[in-house]
Amino acid sequence: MTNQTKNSLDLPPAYISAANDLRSDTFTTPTEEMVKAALGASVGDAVYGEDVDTARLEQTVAHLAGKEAGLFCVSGTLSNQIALRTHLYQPPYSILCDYRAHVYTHEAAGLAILSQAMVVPVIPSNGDYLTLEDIKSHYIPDDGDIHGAPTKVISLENTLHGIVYPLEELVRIKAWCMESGLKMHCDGARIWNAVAESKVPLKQFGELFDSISICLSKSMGAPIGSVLVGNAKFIHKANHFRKQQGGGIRQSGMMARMAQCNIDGDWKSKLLRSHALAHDLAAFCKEHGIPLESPADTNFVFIDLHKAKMNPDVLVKKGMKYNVRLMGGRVSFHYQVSDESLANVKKALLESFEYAKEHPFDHSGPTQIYRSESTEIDIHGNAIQDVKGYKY
Ligand SMILES: Cc1ncc(COP(=O)(O)O)c(C=O)c1O
Ligand SMILES: C[C@@H](O)[C@H](N)C(=O)O
Repeated sequence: MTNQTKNSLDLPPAYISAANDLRSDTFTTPTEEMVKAALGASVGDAVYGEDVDTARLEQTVAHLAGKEAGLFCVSGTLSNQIALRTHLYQPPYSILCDYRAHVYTHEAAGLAILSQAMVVPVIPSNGDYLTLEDIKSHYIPDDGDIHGAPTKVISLENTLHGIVYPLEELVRIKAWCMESGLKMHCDGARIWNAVAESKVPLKQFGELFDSISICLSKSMGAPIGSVLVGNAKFIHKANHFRKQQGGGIRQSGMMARMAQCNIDGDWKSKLLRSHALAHDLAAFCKEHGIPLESPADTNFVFIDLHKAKMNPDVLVKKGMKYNVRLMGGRVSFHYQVSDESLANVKKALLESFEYAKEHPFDHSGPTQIYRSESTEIDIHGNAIQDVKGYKY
């Protein structure tokens, strides 16, 4: 027996609970109910379409969205990327989206690399969501001009920054896209939140889009995944691209069962509670003059750090002081956040806001949508960057 020394592994600290984690609703953790459900899951190979629970999940979500078929993907990023690739045929072409869209800002240039697509990011004239007028004034017509990359897909997000897309605006955009021969994709990472808050059935949103990426791993609390929905021909081709991009999943029944748990349960109440917490914080901010960047329709409160001249790293550090985890100006609520954490984040916010009055922060650097330097923490949970000279 060789005297093998035990390799010292460099592991992150054990993650115990998301009750005080306001960084994102992606931090929701699997429940005992979900794990028990997984124990009874089917064990077929989903690449061959032989897994019962995966098929059940895909058909359940597709039916809820009023679509012919669904495809279980390991992530929202994958389902967005293969959806947009499937809508595209002969380059040069482009995709138009909001300048804050995840498919543009947080999917590692996937559209440029995997789809060879140009992205046209548009700033909404109303500051909240793209209108038909915003789209019409920025889309690239397929008129034979050899200088352009014609727009083929309008990719919208619902919710985006927690904002529920007004149904009537989507109807206007859909009508114009149909006349203009453009496809519509919805990044529905938080479409469940939009449905719960607006009381618009998922099927009604579904009718307005050719494809929707419906995340299970955000506010719905599943450990991984999304279901891409669309017509059968579209999903068949998307499956081709999913396999190409390494997204073929073998025995995915356990994960599917865990996601199915929440869909079969009272998810609306869970989401509406998280929205109530966000609305409470937004009211608190209004009461104390803390500016918001977007209306807090659902589970996110976006603090306007620029207008408040607040340092995001100070906010993160104040969060640590009051035992809430933050990663910048976005305060994210989900069904596992405790009432105590709402009280604590109010303290962190107010102290950061007061600190900024004496120490205004220059936001001249790159805009980090909702992350700050000090959220780049090492695996031991220590912030790699400390706020210069700031001690609370
Ligand atoms: C709006 C939006 N779309 C897509 C995604 C990608 O989802 P995933 O992290 O599962 O790739 C996210 C991230 O959670 C998101 O916030
Ligand atoms: C960081 C981003 O990719 C993730 N979707 C979130 O909202 O937290």
